[in-house]
Amino acid sequence: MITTTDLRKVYRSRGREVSALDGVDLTVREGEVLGVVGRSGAGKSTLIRCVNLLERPTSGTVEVAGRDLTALAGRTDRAPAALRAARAGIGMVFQHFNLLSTRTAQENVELPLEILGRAGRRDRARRARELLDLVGLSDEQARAYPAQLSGGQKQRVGIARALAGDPKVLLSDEATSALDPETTRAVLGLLRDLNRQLGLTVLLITHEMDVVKAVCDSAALMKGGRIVESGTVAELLATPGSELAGELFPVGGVPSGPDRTVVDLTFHGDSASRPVISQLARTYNVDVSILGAAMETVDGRQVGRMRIELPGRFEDNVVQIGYLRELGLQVDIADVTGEADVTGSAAPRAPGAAAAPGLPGLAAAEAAK
Ligand SMILES: Nc1ncnc2c1ncn2[C@@H]1O[C@H](COP(=O)(O)OP(=O)(O)OP(=O)(O)O)[C@@H](O)[C@H]1O
Repeated sequence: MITTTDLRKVYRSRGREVSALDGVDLTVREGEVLGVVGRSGAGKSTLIRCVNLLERPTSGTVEVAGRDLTALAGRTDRAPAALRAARAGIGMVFQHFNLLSTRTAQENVELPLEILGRAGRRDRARRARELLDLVGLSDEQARAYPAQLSGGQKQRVGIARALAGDPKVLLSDEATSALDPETTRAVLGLLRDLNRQLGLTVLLITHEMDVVKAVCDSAALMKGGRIVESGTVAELLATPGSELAGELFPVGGVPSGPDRTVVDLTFHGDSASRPVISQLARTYNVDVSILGAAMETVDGRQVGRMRIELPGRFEDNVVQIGYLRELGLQVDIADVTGEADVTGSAAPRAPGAAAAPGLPGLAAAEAAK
């Protein structure tokens, strides 16, 4: 539904060049919600603005619903009529709502219909009220001005306005990052419902992993203007060393003492529904301790990661680890070196231990902005 091919954007300011997009190849399939995450400055906003040609890419192509928008862009600053018409099929939701303060909620939703020259006044008013109803706002709230509405209500107006042109695609630029956690959940629930009810394809950018977990079918990680990882949540979990999977399902936990083997298990696919821990404990008569877990139910299946501890050194657990792999689990020997427990005893490093993946400071970097 959305495909970008080798998309590049170079900004030139004061004699300097900044490569904000450095060859982005991204596909958002019809009907899916894809979340792009990345640190501040990674190029997320530039990407979303290039997808609807609010920003003109330096090179590369953007296809939305089979139309090459870059070919419609023309050479002047003013968008040609064909591009404006194509943009009507792409709704955009903004972090700071971008509502006109002198218009009521309903009039804000009517605005794109006016600009598009759609329908008469009464029909526009009727359509705006239908859309406001769809996003859960009452007639009284429809008559209110933005200043009289809460942040969540304002974002609902923003979403209703984005739906005015009956788009097939919704782009969301940090739509919930100005909202409190409870309102965030409600607005994300609304986006998910709209995606399902209307079959909308949604591309959203966020710096919050919780947003990805709550609504996204797929996720992509941006770094330095490039997509460095992407896939469905299950695909990411199935990718050894995936930074995104590690961020989505972070597991911690330190061994309870010396001579323990700490193992990170990834549950996805068929293995997710089997009682693997009790099977392991029964088969080998071992005490298995769960040190940490980050599990979610996706499509009725448990997916996620779990850190367990087995008594004995790695050499004593080779067979048990092989058994877990045979059960279809992804098994990584956790590198817990330096993750000392409260008693200060550092854990032994197991042979073959991989460095723990991570995207340290993603949230911290945002908070420091
Ligand atoms: N209009 C502009 N002129 C010059 N440089 C720009 C412009 N817009 C963005 N940049 C630069 O492009 C890079 C990517 O910026 P962008 O805003 O897309 O990142 P982002 O991942 O959305 O960050 P944030 O999460 O902070 O919004 C940054 O280095 C930024 O400074």
